[in-house]
Amino acid sequence: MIATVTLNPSLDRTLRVQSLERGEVQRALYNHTDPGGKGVNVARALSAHGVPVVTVLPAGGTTGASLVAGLVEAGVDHVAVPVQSRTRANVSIVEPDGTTTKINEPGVPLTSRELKAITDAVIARVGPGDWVVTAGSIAPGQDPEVYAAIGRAARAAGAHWAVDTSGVALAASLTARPDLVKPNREELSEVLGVELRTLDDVVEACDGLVNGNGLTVVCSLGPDGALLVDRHGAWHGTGPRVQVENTVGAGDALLAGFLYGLTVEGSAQDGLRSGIAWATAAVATPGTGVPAPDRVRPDDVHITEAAAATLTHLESA
Ligand SMILES: Nc1ncnc2c1ncn2[C@@H]1O[C@H](COP(=O)(O)OP(=O)(O)OP(=O)(O)O)[C@@H](O)[C@H]1O
Ligand SMILES: O=P(O)(O)OC[C@@]1(O)O[C@H](CO)[C@@H](O)[C@@H]1O
Repeated sequence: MIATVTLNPSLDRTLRVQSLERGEVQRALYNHTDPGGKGVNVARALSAHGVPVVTVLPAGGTTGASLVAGLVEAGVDHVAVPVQSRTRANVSIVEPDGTTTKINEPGVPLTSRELKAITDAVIARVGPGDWVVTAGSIAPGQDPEVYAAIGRAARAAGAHWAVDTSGVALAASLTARPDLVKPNREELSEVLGVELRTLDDVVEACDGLVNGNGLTVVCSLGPDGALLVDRHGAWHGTGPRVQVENTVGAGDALLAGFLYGLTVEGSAQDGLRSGIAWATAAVATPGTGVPAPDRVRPDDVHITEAAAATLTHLESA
C-alpha cells in the first residue's frame, strides 16, 4: 500500500490561450479542471496503473468538494478530512508551444486538530513495508515540521517515507531522514544554498545528501530528464522527445512511476526508468496530466551511469 498526503492540495484549473498577453482580456480556447496537489497527483497516477494507493487530504469549501468529486469520478481511494478553510484553486495558463504560466494560491494553515485527523488517517492505513508520500507546499504560517512529523509517525509504523516538498518544509524533512526525496533542481539548489549548473553539480549535491543520510535522491531536471543517486551509485535518465502539452504534474508522475518501478518491479533503476516513462507521458497529456498506461514507453528511456555523463551542461540551466 502507498499512502500519499497533501497538506495544501488544490483544484487545478487549466486554461489554454493562443498566446498570453499581459494586461489584455483574452478568450480561453479550452479549459479543464483536475484534482490537484502533488500527493493527490501521485495517487491519481498510481491508481490509474492499478497500484493500491490511498490519498489523504484536507478538503474545505466548494473547491474542496469539487476536488473530492474529481477523485470519486476517477475512482481514487481517498480520505478527505473536512477543514474550516476553503481548499485553494491554482491556475495554469498554457500556450500552444507548451509554455505554462502557473499561479498558485498560498493556501491557509491547518489547525492542530485538522493535522491530527490527517496524521491519524494516514497511520491507520499503513503498516510495515508500505510507503507514505508527503508532498506539496505547506501554507504560509504552517509549522515547517509538519511533514517531518508525519514522516516520523510513518517510520514508527514500519513504513518507508518519501518526501517531495520545497523550502523550509524540505529542509525540516531532510533533518528527519526520509527514505526517498524528490526535489527538482531549483528546490535542491535552494535547500542546499548552492548553484547547480551542470549535471556534475547536481550529482555532487545529491551525493552529499546520500552520504550524510543514507537516503535515495531522485532529482528531476525538466527537459534534461532525471537523476537517481543512492548508496550504490548515480544514474541519469532521459525520455524520448515528445510534443509538450503541459508540464504541470510531471514531477508527480516521475515520483509515482519511480515508486511503481521500485515496489512492483523491484529496483531503484527500474524506478528511474518507469518514473521517466510516466513523466514523459504526463508532459504529453493536457491538464494536470496523469500518464495513461497505454502511453507509457519504458523501453524508450535512455539511462547511463552519471559518471559517464558528467559535466553535461543542463539545457534548462
Ligand atoms: N519539457 C519537457 N520535455 C520532456 N520531458 C519533460 C519536460 N519537462 C519535464 N519532463 C519530464 O518530467 C520530469 C519531471 O519534470 P520537472 O523537473 O519539471 O518536475 P517538477 O519541477 O517536480 O514538476 P511539477 O512540480 O510540476 O510536478 C522530468 O524528470 C522529465 O522526465
Ligand atoms: O504550491 P505547491 O503545493 O508547491 O504545488 C501545487 C501544484 O502546482 O503542484 C501540482 C503539480 O506538481 C499541481 O497539481 C498543483 O497545483
